[in-house]
Order: sequence, then C-alpha cells, then structure tokens
Amino acid sequence: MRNSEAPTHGGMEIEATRPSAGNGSTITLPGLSPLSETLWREKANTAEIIGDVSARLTWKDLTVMVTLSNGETQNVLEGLTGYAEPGTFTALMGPSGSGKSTLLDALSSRLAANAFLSGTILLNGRKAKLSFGTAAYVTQDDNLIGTLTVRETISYSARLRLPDNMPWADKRALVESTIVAMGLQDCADTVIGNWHLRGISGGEKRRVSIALEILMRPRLLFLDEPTSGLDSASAFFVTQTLRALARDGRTVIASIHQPSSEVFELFDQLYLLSSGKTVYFGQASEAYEFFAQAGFPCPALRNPSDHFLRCINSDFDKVKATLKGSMKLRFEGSDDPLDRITTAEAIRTLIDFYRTSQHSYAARQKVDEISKVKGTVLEAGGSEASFLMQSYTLTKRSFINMSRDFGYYWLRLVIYIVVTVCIGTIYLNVGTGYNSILARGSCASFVFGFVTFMSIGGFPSFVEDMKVFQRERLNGHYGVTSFVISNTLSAMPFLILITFLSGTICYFMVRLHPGFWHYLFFVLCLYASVTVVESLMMAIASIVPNFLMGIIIGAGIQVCMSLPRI
Ligand SMILES: Nc1ncnc2c1ncn2[C@@H]1O[C@H](COP(=O)(O)OP(=O)(O)OP(=O)(O)O)[C@@H](O)[C@H]1O
Repeated sequence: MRNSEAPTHGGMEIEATRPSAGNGSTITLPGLSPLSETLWREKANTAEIIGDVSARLTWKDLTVMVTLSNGETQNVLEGLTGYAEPGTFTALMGPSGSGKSTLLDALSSRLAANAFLSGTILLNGRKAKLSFGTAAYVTQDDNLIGTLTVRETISYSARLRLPDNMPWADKRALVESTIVAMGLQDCADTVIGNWHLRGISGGEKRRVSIALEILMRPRLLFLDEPTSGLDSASAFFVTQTLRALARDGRTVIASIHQPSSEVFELFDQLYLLSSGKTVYFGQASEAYEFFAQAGFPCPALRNPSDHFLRCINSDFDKVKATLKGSMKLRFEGSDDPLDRITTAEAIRTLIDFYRTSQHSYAARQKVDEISKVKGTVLEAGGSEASFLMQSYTLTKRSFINMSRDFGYYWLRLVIYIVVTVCIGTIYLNVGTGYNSILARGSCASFVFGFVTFMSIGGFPSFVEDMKVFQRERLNGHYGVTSFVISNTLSAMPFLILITFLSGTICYFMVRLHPGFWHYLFFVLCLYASVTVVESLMMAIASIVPNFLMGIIIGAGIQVCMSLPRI
C-alpha cells in the first residue's frame, strides 16, 4: 500500500504505515524499476519496502519576498498552495517572470540570499532541506565540462555517485540506458564543446543535463525548463521520458514554456502561475473546463496551453496597445472574450475564480491530508560512492579536462617559454661575479613575478569549473574536500611541467649560479610560488564575486610593478 493511501484519522498526525515483510523478505511496489529499488533501499539502509522513501511534497501559503537593490521589497510568489505525489508529473506554466523558477528554487531550498520565504514546505510530512542531494535539480543553465564527450560526462557522473561495490558492467549498462533514454546515442562520442571546441547543440546539452540527474533515479526531481531549446519532437521525447520516470514511483516537477498539445497531454498536474499568484492548480486534463467555467473557453483549433498562457500573460496588453497605436492591428467584433477585456482583468478574474473554486478547496484538503502522513525523509546526499572513489574520479576527470583545455595550462606554457626565452636573452650569461649580483637579482624577480602572476591565465577555465562544481555540489554529487583534493592533485603535473620548463630555460640562459642544488632550489621556489598564488587565487575566486577578484588581482599587479621603483 502506498503511504498516500494510508488512512487518516480525524485531525491526528499519523506515521506512514510500513507493511511488514513477514520473513524479512522485501516487498516492492509495482511499477518500480529494479534499479530504483536497489538505489533507494541502499539509501534508506533498510530492507523494508521501497515505497516509504518515495517523496510526497506539499507547500502551503508559500510566499517569497525579495529585497531589491534600491532597498524596496517585492513579492515574487504570493500564498501558493499545492502538492506533488510519487508517480506524477507536475508541470509549472506561466508567462516569463511569473515566478516558476522561484517556486522551484523555494521548493528545493535554493533561494537567493536576498529572498525570504514564508509558508510551509513539507517532504513526507516533515520539514527538510532539499539541497545537497535530497532532491535533484536540473537548472535552466547547462553547466557542463566542455572538453568531455557526452558518454564520458555521464560515465564520470556514474562513478562519482553509484556505490563502489556495484560492478562496472552494471554502471556502464546504466550509463548506456540513460544515453538511450535521453536520445543521445548519435552524439555520445562528441565533445560537449567550449570556447575553442565546437561541440554538441544547445538542445543536446539540455538533454545531457537532464541525463546527469535522472542517472541516479532520484525520488524527487525538479527541472527548470527541460524542453527549452528543443525542437517539438525532442521536447515530446524528453517529456515522455520524464513521465516514464514519474511512473516509476518518482515525483517530477518541471517548469515548461509553451508546450505543444502533444506535450501538454503528458502532464498529470498543472500549476499555472501569473505574477506569482495561482491561476490554476489541478489535473491538467481539467484545466480546459476550468477556463471555460471562468468565462474564457478555449477557441476551437487553438492549442489549450497556448490559450491558457494567452489568458494570463499581461504583456499582451502592452503589445495590443502598441499595435493599436501604430494602426497595425484593427479589432473587429469577435467571440474571443480577451478581445473585449484587458489581459490584466482576465488574470484578476481567473485568480478570484480559482480561489473560490472546487480545485482550490480540493488542493488544500489534499495538502492537509498528505502533510499528516509522516514518511521517511532521507537527509543523505545524492552520492553513494566512497570519499576515496569520489576523489579519485574527480582527479582523473579534472586531469583530463586540464589536458584537453588549451586555455588551462597549455597556452600558459607557450607564453612562459616565450617570456623566459626573452628574459634569458636580455640577461644572457650575465655572469656569477659580484658585479652582476644586481642583474641576477632583478632577473630572478622578473621571472618569479611574471610566472607567478600569470596564474591568472587559468582563471577563465577555473570559473567554468566552479559553475560545474556549484551544480554538482548542490545536487550532492560530492563534497568540497574531494573537489579541493582533486583539483590540487590534477593541477600538480602541469604546474611542475610549466615551472620546471620555464625555470630551466631561464636558469641556463642566464647562468644564474653554477651547481645542481642551486638549480633545484630555484625551480622548486618557482613551483612553490606559482602553486601558492594559484591556490590562493582559486580559493578567493570560490568565495569572492568575480568583479572583486578583478580588483584584488589588478591592485596586486600594480603593487608588484611599482615595487622596483619604491
Ligand atoms: N533574488 C531575486 N532578486 C530580485 N528579483 C528576483 C529574485 N528572484 C526572482 N526575482 C524576480 O521575480 C520574478 C520572477 O522570476 P522567475 O525567474 O521566478 O520567473 P520565471 O517565471 O521563471 O521566468 P522565466 O520563464 O523567464 O524563466 C522576476 O521578475 C525576477 O526578476
């Protein structure tokens, strides 16, 4: 029996019932794939039924207020109430700026620092933080490592998160099935692409981002515009896959822009938003009738979702006014009620109609009913791999990325060699006597200063890495420690190569001082200085916004340049 079907007794809170497995064997729910069962059971660390780790999400009177830069406050969401149950696909729809992403951010505990939330969000009847792996979230931006192929991207993700003891053949089978599920077979061996590598298309990137999150079959999945940038066939395919995931006992909530009528038919629940207020929440199939009852029937031959969005997008008022003013639009008598009233009036009517409708009443009742059932909340992150496996996989992935990204170290290596050859030429054979001591000193400072501050060269690539880290960290793929360890280890060979090569060139051209130990000391100091500055810069970059970083580095360079003159 599913938890949601557990009977409620009066106003009392009840624990979700867990049917006993009798002799200790596992009871599984129909419809769950074997993989979901395995992963979920491992997460729950229990041999009991899988159903009690499925996700029932409710939100009640949810309001989000943001503080704007001028100190004023603005309500982005106002008093939203709704729910999402396992096995269902809930679509959030509304015009641009209506608050779809904010609702997803609020539900997944990822609101910006200037946003304040009030209301109640419950997962399985309990308050829970849904970031860091409790729920998976596919954001609007595709933050991927451009130098890896699609297959490599998904494979590394699998190694980072699947249990160490799962055979590699099984992991590979899961990777391949996810590639097929997202229709990525044709581009599986193509690189994602970055500033210097032409890679897969925007729509394919979108599908890779989704593939990375559905890989672990999360019990609760949020997607912000999963179909944006996709053609109608791909959008239908992706929505169909998400619906199939939902049917496997998962809870799927996605914001969708302008779905085609075929895509719309795949939605179970529809949440329509306009200016942060609920216009409709209920069965997607009943929205058509709701609009008709509210006085806005969908005209024949019009896509229902286009009609709903047409009714609740106040931008149409501005468009109409502009077109009327320029005489490009003449309004003749028509049956469409939207030609007689403004969209702002239509929105007000619909919001008021919904507030007093049976749909709103039923939603509130259902939220109260679900909230009373206390189920399991799994606080554990999204990864089941060990710390060692995560660090090893990240180091390997990072090393491959650095070696393939021309901008990370190779470009710097070329510049270092050119510059050290130039410096070497200026100070060529400067001698080892007392009279050349100043020249040798300034040559060494020149090389140290230049090579150290050229660490900034790898900064753009590092910023891209940070975006990937941010996404993976928030989805619980791994922790900060494994990221730091892997970045340090993977950068080491490159730093050794570039500092030893440029140091050696300079040392032997200038003939700074004879002797192996002196040479070793010189290049090791160069290596240490570059490593320290690079690590510091990366650490600062992780916590300080980019513009501040620019100021700090700019000021640092200025000070260093003026040092010889002081
Ligand atoms: N942290 C914030 N600070 C200031 N304004 C915000 C913040 N978060 C959201 N907003 C504002 O709230 C409104 C809703 O934004 P949101 O991104 O949720 O809309 P959306 O429906 O997802 O739009 P789109 O479909 O274009 O992505 C926008 O006007 C946005 O500028």
